[in-house]
Amino acid sequence: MNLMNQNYEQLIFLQDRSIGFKAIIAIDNTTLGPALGGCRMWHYASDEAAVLDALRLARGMTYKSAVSGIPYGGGKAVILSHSDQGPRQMLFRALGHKIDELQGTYITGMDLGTTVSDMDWVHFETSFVTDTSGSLGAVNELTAKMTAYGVFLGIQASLKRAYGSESIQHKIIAVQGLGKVGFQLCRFLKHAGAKLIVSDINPARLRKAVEEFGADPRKPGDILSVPCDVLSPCALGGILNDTTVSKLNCTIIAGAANNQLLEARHGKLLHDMDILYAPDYVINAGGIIVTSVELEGGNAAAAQKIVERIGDTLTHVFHTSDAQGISTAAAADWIAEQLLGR
Ligand SMILES: NC(=O)c1ccc[n+]([C@@H]2O[C@H](COP(=O)([O-])OP(=O)(O)OC[C@H]3O[C@@H](n4cnc5c(N)ncnc54)[C@H](O)[C@@H]3O)[C@@H](O)[C@H]2O)c1
Repeated sequence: MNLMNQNYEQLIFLQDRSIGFKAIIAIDNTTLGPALGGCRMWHYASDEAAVLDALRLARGMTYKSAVSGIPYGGGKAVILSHSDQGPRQMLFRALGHKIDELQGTYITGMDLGTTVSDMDWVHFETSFVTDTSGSLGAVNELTAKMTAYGVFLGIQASLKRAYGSESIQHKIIAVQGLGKVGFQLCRFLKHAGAKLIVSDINPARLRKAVEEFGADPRKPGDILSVPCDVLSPCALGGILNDTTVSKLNCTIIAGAANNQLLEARHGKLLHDMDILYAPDYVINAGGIIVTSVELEGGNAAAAQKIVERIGDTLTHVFHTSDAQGISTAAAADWIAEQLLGR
C-alpha cells in the first residue's frame, strides 16, 4: 500500500511499549468541520490491515457526515488489540492524551469493541470525546435507537422506490443481527406490520426476537439467501461479497451495518442484478446525527428531526443513480464528493 497516494489529511501512529499501546488515528477530511468518528478496538491480522481499516472507516465518516448535512468531517481511531496489553484505562487515557494535543481536529466516540466506560477514560484526558456516561447518545441507548429509526425510515423510502408504496404491511423483512440496532429495528418493523425473518449467532437474542415479534428464526448461514422483500444487514461489514451476492434472494438491501460492500465493485454488481441497495452510510447515519446534536448542545427531539431527513436523502440518492445510470453506492459517493467541493 502506498500511503502517500491515499487522499487523507493526517495519519497518526501511536505507540507506548510500556503499556502495550498501539493505535492509529486517521483524519480523512475536515472541509465541513472537525473530523468525527468513533474508536474501534480490534484484533487485526497485520498493522497494514489496521491502517487500511482506519482509513476506510474515516472516509466513510466523511461521506456520512456530508450526506447527512451535519457540520463535521470524517476520522477514526483504531486501537490494535493484542494479548499483552496494559489495563484498558491506560490505553484509553493514552489515546485521549493524543486527541487532546490535536486541539479539536478529531473528536472520538464509541465503536466496535469499545464502551461508555472506555470513553470516560478518554474524557480524563480530553473534552474531544462523545458517548461518555450521561451523554445524550449513551442515555437509554439513544444512539442505537436513532440509528434503528433512520434505518426504518430508509426501508420505507426504499420500498417506495421499488414498489411504488412505502407501506411495510405484510412485507417480508429479513434482519441479520439482533443487537442494539437490529432488535430495536425489529420493534419498529413489527409495529408497522412486517413479517420478520431473523438471525443471530447469539441464541438468547434469537429466542427473544421469536418470542417478542413472532419472527421466523434462521441459521446465521441461511439469512442472506432467504426469499424476502428487504434484507437488512445489522451485524457485520463486508457481507456483500463475491460469495454472497449471487445467493441473494431479495428486492432491497437496507440495513445498519457499516461497510456492507466488501469492495466498491459489489455495489455495481447489485445494481446490475437489479437489487436496490440503500448505501450504508446514508441509511445508518442516525447515530452520528445524535453525536453531532450532542456536540452542538441539542436534545433528543432535535436529533430526531434531522434523522427524519434520512428517507429524503436516500430518495435523492436513488434519483441520482437513475439520472446518471450508476449504482446507488456510486451515486451516494458522488453526492458526498460534490458536497465536499471536489
Ligand atoms: N449502534 C449504533 O448506533 C450504530 C450506528 C451506525 C452503524 N452501526 C452498525 O450497525 C451494526 C450493528 O450495530 P449494533 O450496535 O447493533 O451492534 P451489536 O454488537 O449490539 O449487535 C450486533 C449483533 O450481530 C450479531 N451477529 C454477529 N455476527 C453475526 C452473524 N454472522 N449472523 C447473525 N448475527 C450476527 C451479534 O451477536 C449481535 O447480536 C454494526 O455493524 C455497527 O457498526 C451501529
